[in-house]
Amino acid sequence: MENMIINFDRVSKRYGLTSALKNVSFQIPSGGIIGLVGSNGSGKSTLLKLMAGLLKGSSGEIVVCGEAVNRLIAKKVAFLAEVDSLYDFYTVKETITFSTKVFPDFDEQKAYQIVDALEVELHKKIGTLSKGNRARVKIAIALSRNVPLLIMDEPLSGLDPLVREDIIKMIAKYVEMENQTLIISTHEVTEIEPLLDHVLLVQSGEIVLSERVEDLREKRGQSVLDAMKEVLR
Ligand SMILES: Nc1ncnc2c1ncn2[C@@H]1O[C@H](COP(=O)(O)OP(=O)(O)OP(=O)(O)O)[C@@H](O)[C@H]1O
Repeated sequence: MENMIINFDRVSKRYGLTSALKNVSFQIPSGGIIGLVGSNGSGKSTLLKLMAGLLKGSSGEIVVCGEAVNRLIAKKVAFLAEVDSLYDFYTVKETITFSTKVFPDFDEQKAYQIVDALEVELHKKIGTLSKGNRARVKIAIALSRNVPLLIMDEPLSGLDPLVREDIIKMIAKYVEMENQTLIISTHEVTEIEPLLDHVLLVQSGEIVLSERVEDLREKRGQSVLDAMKEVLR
């Protein structure tokens, strides 16, 4: 169990009659970037919310950062949801100041650096930003949390290629690979692949592939997309 940042042991999640996760067991080692992929409705968001303590499993055990997950895990886990929780009436600068108050682990200097690198103007109100710049602020806030586990639920969804490229660059530059683990769900498999150390593929509520990307390439001669096609065929 040592050095495993995420450990799911026979975890199931039902929503009423819908069985979203079915007796799922897997472990993820600390450090690096993990891609969570799978078709619409396969269970990715459910899996991420369970590891962030935002949902309770119907059965099974989840241990994250060495602790059984409950709502208090939020101290060790930064969760970037598909829908953002930024306040329209704050400027970008006020959003950074606010984040330093909400998150004791927030690295204010890093937030300014990322926002500056992304050329988002500090005095602009969040409500007046384009969708792309709003996504840039959202990623800057998430990457500035000094926590062992970062979770991002579809951060590239619905964004144009330039914004997606910016987000991918910031992830590559600012995730601290030595002491942080990032798990990221996405449908943009080919775009994200160069960043990935490990891939988890979910299908109909089950993990059908959990592999190091290097092993896929070297042992099987496959890209992540090739492996997905083979498994889902
Ligand atoms: N709050 C909810 N109430 C009822 N059913 C839900 C709820 N949330 C998710 N589900 C169902 O659980 C299953 C898994 O959904 P989930 O959102 O985890 O999938 P996903 O892989 O993230 O999908 P997508 O790629 O479309 O975002 C789906 O069948 C979905 O309809």
